Amino acid sequence: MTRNFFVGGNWKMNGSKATIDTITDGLNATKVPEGVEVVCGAPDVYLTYAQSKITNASVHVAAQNCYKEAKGAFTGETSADFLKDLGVNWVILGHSERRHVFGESDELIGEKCKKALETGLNIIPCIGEQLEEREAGKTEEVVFNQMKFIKENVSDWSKVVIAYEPVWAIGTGKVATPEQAQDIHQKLREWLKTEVSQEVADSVRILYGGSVNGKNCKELAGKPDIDGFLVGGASLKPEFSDIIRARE
Ligand SMILES: O=C(COP(=O)(O)O)NO
Repeated sequence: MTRNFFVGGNWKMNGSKATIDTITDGLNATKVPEGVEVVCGAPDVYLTYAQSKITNASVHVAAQNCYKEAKGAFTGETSADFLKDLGVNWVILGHSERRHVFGESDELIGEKCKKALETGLNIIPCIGEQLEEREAGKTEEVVFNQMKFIKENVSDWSKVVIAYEPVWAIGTGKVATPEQAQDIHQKLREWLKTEVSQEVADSVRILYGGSVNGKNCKELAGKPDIDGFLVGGASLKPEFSDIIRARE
């Protein structure tokens, strides 16, 4: 089954109005192939600015996180309702930096998924093992456990795009080989078939993230269970346009 190719950018805590001008000029000049979806995860403070600069109808902005409550005494947090109010319809959740830098638990990430979906957002929940977990042969155990907490909180799989991002490949330049990535993507799809349904397994996009760039994207995109990417560093560079066109 072919699924629409999906390319997410994750700008992380990077950017300025000037750099967003440059990035969005490049995105606006990119001919996005028919059916390909593109979202760019901007810092909260720049979401409206980024939105205002994007004129390419195939490109949308995403938030990089949101909280599990709609409103209240949660200083510094961003509500899914705020994002909806701004017309931001995508949010990345459970990124490995939220997990391993800011200590977000599987339970909290599940609750965030639930709240974001209830609010009408589309979500990009992230999973992925750490190097020592892979070296200990625990990759499947780790990612299936992370998926369990996501699955328990998903009310509508049509609004979910999963991102598998091996932590050891994020920001390291050590990209997973296409075979390594395809292996886990295939096992995740099998897991979805068993734990959810054949229909969901067939339709949910599973993105690969971790040192994707303009050079390695085509071979990765050629794998049957890799439906796109969640790109960090390279999403800030002109080569992001090459990644958007990786399936061409
Ligand atoms: O964190 C990542 C990947 O980052 P890099 O592409 O810089 O490895 N995506 O969310």
